[in-house]
Amino acid sequence: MPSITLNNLSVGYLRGRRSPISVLTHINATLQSGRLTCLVGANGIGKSTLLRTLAAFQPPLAGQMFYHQDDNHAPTSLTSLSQTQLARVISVVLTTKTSVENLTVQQVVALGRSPYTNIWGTLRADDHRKVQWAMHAVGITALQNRMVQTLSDGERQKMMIAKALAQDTPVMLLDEPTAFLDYKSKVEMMTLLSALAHETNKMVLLSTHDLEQAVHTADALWVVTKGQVQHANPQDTTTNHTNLLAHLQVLEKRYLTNQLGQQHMAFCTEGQDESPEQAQLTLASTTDYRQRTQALLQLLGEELAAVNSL
Ligand SMILES: Nc1ncnc2c1ncn2[C@@H]1O[C@H](COP(=O)(O)OP(=O)(O)OP(=O)(O)O)[C@@H](O)[C@H]1O
Repeated sequence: MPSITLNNLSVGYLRGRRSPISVLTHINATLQSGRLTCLVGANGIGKSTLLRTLAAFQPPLAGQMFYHQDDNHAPTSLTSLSQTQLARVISVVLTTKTSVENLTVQQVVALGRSPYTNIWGTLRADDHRKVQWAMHAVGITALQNRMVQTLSDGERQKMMIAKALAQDTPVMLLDEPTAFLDYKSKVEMMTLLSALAHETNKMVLLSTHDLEQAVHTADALWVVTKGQVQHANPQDTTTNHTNLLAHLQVLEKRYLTNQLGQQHMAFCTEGQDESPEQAQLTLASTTDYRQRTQALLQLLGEELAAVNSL
């Protein structure tokens, strides 16, 4: 079963001769194929930094990241792969706006095939099929001849996801892939990514602030809190994780759905980490949506920390 294992991984930013800025430390987790894993946590806590490190856009500060292709291959350190090898293993969708202009949507999506084409980027029949399939899957076939610079933020985001789909890698990393999408498109995108993980046995790891969507759709949750990553594996019946997803859903329904109606469909979190006591107090005393979400995330992190330490 393909997987990526993180061993005591620390991520952050190197600063020349000055000591590095450490963002998350001692991360031990396994990303498994056939699963949609959602990375949740407050603003600025380190989700993008972790994704960027996994994508080899920046080096880890410490620890290892191993890619296990299958039982016939020894685990490979992600940092030892060449750019070309990496492009055949991991596709990435980041939040930064692409600077590409004067290309059509179809041409940008076709760039996803570049790890497999010759130096002139000549597409073969199979490449064309994959590009068309990717555009169809995210619902942008009608936009294929539009110039990139004429797209809305949401359309551009769908195009970048289609490019990653066209790349057809065993691992997909997506930083807030639903950020600019309307509610219907958010649900469709999460459903698509979940189906892709299940049906094509991919490892899909995405960050999101949409906690409700994550809890409903994810097979596994990584909750980032206080410089660490807590992970939940609801499928794992050998541990106390069995009821975790159900538990999170109860928490989430109780604190979000029932009391706040539909407004939580697209929320964001912000602010500092609270203590569990403060978080309980916040939930009990305020109807401010963002404060409540932040408190809920804090409590989820605490719950997971408790379960994972058992
Ligand atoms: N290039 C950089 N150099 C130094 N620190 C950085 C750099 N980029 C980000 N940071 C800091 O690293 C921390 C984690 O940032 P990161 O973008 O990973 O958080 P995030 O969880 O993705 O946040 P958000 O949900 O707001 O996107 C923040 O404190 C941020 O200010």
